[in-house]
Amino acid sequence: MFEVKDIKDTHLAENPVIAQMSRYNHEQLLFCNDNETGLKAIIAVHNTVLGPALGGTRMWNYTNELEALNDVLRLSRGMTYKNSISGLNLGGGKAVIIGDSRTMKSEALMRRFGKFVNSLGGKYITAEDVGISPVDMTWVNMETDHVVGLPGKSGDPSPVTAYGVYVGMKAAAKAQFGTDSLAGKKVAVQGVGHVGEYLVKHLTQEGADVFITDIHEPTLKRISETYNAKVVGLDEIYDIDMDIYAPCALGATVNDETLDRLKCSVIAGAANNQLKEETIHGKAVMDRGIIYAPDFALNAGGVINCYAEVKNLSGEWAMAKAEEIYTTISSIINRSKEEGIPAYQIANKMAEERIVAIGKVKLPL
Ligand SMILES: NC(=O)c1ccc[n+]([C@@H]2O[C@H](COP(=O)([O-])OP(=O)(O)OC[C@H]3O[C@@H](n4cnc5c(N)ncnc54)[C@H](O)[C@@H]3O)[C@@H](O)[C@H]2O)c1
Repeated sequence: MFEVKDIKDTHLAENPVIAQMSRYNHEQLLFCNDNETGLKAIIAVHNTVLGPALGGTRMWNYTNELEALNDVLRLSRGMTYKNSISGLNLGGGKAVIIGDSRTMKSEALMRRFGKFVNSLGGKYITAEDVGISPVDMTWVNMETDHVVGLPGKSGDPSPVTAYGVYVGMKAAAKAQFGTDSLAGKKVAVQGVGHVGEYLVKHLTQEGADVFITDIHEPTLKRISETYNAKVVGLDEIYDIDMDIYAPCALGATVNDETLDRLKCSVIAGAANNQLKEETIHGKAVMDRGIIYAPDFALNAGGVINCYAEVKNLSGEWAMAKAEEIYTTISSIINRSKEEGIPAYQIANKMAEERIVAIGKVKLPL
């Protein structure tokens, strides 16, 4: 049994929690437990320099607590970067609930979680993520106002996300082909779910030659028929003749194996964490002359939609803000070329620079 006196015997660097927090400068962690409801959760506030930390709640059957801790630390930091590069007055945070979302959720558990969110007094604003539904969020909302993405509010973020991906893809095309017109460009969309379908709509409206794949056959058939997009196999997508690869399903699809096959000269899609290993594959992509639009900057439409809800702004505002993703992606690509540094690294730098600059503005009260 761990006792307080044991702390003096433990060097700070060996402390698995605080040492991990200090690695990327996380501000605060809240460990939540409730035996009655079975709730076990961690809320991570990474950085609140720009504003309250916004990020979704994920429910996942983690094999152990360390896995949950690593995930919440990584995801909350990612939200800081996404919110910063998108020019939002939001910090980064995330929450994870440990458990099986199909069997362990209940009104009581979600409300107990809502109470923990509320205890942070607005420093953390939550939203839906993997394993959490709009109904769950209405339960959370019974205990706290610090929640967005509620039914009847800003609604499905996918159209805003898809629009941001589309305009950002155009910016990447401009840098690679000298024109941002996608007419006649061969675009391979991997995953035609919520975001993928809206993206296919924009692309076909502009006259792009669109190829699609998905594990869900009925969706694939419907989208192929509706938008006249060509269906390709799940694995075949990596080998086809294409100008632009748009991953809109899974992460880590840009890796050693696929990079030897991909014939595209632009990678721009909605999926999170597209580069399997940022440091290795971010550079490999640049070395091959492929322009990569960093995922967290490109797919920020979803969080822009949440921000509109936090600030009571309209859907039109969200779409106009998502349009700025064109300029953001152009700036990242230009700097990447000028400095000879991979685009993902430039995007990280730009996000950090904004936090430092705004942090200085905020100091004198
Ligand atoms: N929805 C948003 O606003 C939003 C915002 C930011 C990032 N994202 C990211 O964008 C991606 C797509 O989000 P979404 O909301 O459209 O999800 P979704 O679940 O609606 O769609 C994903 C689609 O990918 C398909 N798919 C799954 N595995 C596949 C595989 N191996 N090959 C091909 N297709 C496969 C699924 O059948 C589904 O149709 C996700 O990675 C998500 O994290 C979404």
